[in-house]
Amino acid sequence: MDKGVVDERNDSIALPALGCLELRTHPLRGRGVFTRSPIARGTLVHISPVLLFDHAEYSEHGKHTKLDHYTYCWQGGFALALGLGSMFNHEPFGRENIGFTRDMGASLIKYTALRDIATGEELCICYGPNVWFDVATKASNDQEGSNSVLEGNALQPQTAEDLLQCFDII
Ligand SMILES: C[S@@+](CC[C@H](N)C(=O)[O-])C[C@H]1O[C@@H](n2cnc3c(N)ncnc32)[C@H](O)[C@@H]1O
Repeated sequence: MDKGVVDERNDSIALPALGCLELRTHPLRGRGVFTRSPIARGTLVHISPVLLFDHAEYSEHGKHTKLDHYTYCWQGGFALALGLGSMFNHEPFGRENIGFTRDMGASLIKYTALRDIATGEELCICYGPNVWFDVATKASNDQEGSNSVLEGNALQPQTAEDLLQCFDII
């Protein structure tokens, strides 16, 4: 599979797309990304171009809207991941099956399988330690995304700075 790197000769960026991904809706977690085929560890599963907001624009506008539940910390402000990047739900650290890296130069986020992922599994990233919602975790090997359980979570709603904490996992 193409690595999704910037081709410096013509400034184009290859955007490999896995045809096996689909969106499903869960009553507790909302929409999420699932796979219809097995995915091998290390596979580049998605690349999201991002829409950047500088700190001033974000604090004046973005953080007062639903955007605040979707944006990633970014150099100089915040970024909305386009494509499927905003659809990955959260699993607590160590339970996520997708890692991501921010390519600040190319304004992209790359999502990679951290382990082998089975048909029917939900693809989840870890947003970091401080989340703003009650976490419904996946039951192990949840095939339909229907076995989620609500974890007791006393976390208060957090500021945008806490959203999708700034550590890259892979
Ligand atoms: C980046 S969006 C992910 C897509 C979202 N599920 C949707 O339908 O638009 C983040 C939001 O998804 C929900 N979410 C993500 N992971 C969750 C989880 N483990 N448990 C409960 N809600 C979750 C929360 O409402 C959170 O604000």
